[in-house]
Amino acid sequence: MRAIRRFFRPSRDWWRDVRNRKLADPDFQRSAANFALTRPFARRSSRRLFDLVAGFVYSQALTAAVELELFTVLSRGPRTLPEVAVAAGLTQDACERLLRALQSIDLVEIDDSGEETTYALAALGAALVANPGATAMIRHHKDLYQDLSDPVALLRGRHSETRLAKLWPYAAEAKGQPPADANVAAYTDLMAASQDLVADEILSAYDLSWAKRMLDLGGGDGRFLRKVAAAHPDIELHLFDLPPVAAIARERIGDTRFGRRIIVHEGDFFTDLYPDRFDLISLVRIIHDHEDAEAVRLLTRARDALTPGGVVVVAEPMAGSADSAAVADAYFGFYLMAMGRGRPRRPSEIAGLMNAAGLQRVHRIPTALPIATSIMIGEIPRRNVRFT
Ligand SMILES: CC(C)=CCC/C(C)=C/CC/C(C)=C/C=C/C(C)=C/C=C/C=C(C)/C=C/C=C(C)/C=C/C=C(C)/C=C/CC(C)(C)O
Ligand SMILES: C[S@@+](CC[C@H](N)C(=O)[O-])C[C@H]1O[C@@H](n2cnc3c(N)ncnc32)[C@H](O)[C@@H]1O
Repeated sequence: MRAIRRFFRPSRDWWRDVRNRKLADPDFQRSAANFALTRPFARRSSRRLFDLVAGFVYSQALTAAVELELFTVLSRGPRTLPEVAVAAGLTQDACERLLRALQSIDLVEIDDSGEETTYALAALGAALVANPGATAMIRHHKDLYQDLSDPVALLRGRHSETRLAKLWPYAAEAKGQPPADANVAAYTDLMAASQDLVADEILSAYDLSWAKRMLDLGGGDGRFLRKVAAAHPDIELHLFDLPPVAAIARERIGDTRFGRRIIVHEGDFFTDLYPDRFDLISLVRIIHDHEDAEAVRLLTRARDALTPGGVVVVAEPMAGSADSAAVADAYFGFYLMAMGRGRPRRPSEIAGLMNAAGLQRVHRIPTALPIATSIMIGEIPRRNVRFT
């Protein structure tokens, strides 16, 4: 009976098996490339596979362009080859090689319709210019790629000496307090540079105007809270971070018009008392730094610091959609492995942690750019109200 059912409705495994045997056959690949109906599929798959093979080289062309500030030069308008070469300090030959590489990956446009060939930003190049955070990350990737030069060694657990473990001392130390010689300003600057996209996404996806007192746990230099302050003049704002980071936050916030509105507290969010109770507590790019048990501990402490009816917001890149899977599972999965602690999670996994921490009505808030962040919300009931 099973065999008959399988004959009429083959299982997924059966289909996959047939497909994979075909695709792994060089003769089939050749004939698929030559046959008009299957050619588009063959071209697309071979291009996609080539991109996976060559991705590092594309990244290096991008890195060269960022380091030579080519995008800044071209953002002022189209330029000729000699002009770009002089600005970049390259020979014309080397500069043309780079510009052609950048054209092939949609960062630069080459216009040879006039008397002299000119070079301008293409669509992705223009989007990059508007994203200083992405540029900071490209520069930082020198360290990441160095650490990833032996990915198998990392997967086997040899990540104590990585550059990222040095950059993120709280991850390597696993006890919150960074060593005295740690350069916390370096990671705080990096986070601040990539914070705008995340903050804008949170503010446009989730209306927090109802809140009266908000605490941002692990709030870095306060860039997120400054944006909240600008958008919501009536919320009382508190930031909590490790002492050296809190010192940077105090200095940077103090220099702005929000000096009096954002109160900075220092301490270890795993062990120290939180300054008060709040109706909104945010954890932005925090949970993915921690293993499950620590994450539940932190979320439980956040829940305990809520006033009745209060809300915990978790915002960070999460897997779980076609757009965000590679960002979360491939990029952050390997990034955090090099850092030495933490893991990216799907929204359902974050929901599991939030539920384990006693938060209720846990749900996802859709965001426009999951590449920047996804958002999960959990609440505690108002007094005398039970959520079902
Ligand atoms: C062009 C035509 C004809 C049509 C197009 C139509 C159209 C709608 C165009 C859209 C144009 C547009 C609005 C483009 C927008 C582009 C954007 C917003 C691009 C954004 C790119 C952002 C990037 C690449 C961000 C990269 C961020 C990285 C790599 C962040 C890394 C963060 C890390 C490592 C954090 C670490 C924290 C830790 C340690 C894990 O806790
Ligand atoms: C990945 S950064 C995120 C910063 C900021 N929320 C953002 O999205 O840009 C993590 C932050 O958590 C802070 N942090 C890490 N461990 C901590 C601890 N045990 N107590 C307090 N803050 C901590 C770090 O100093 C850092 O500012």
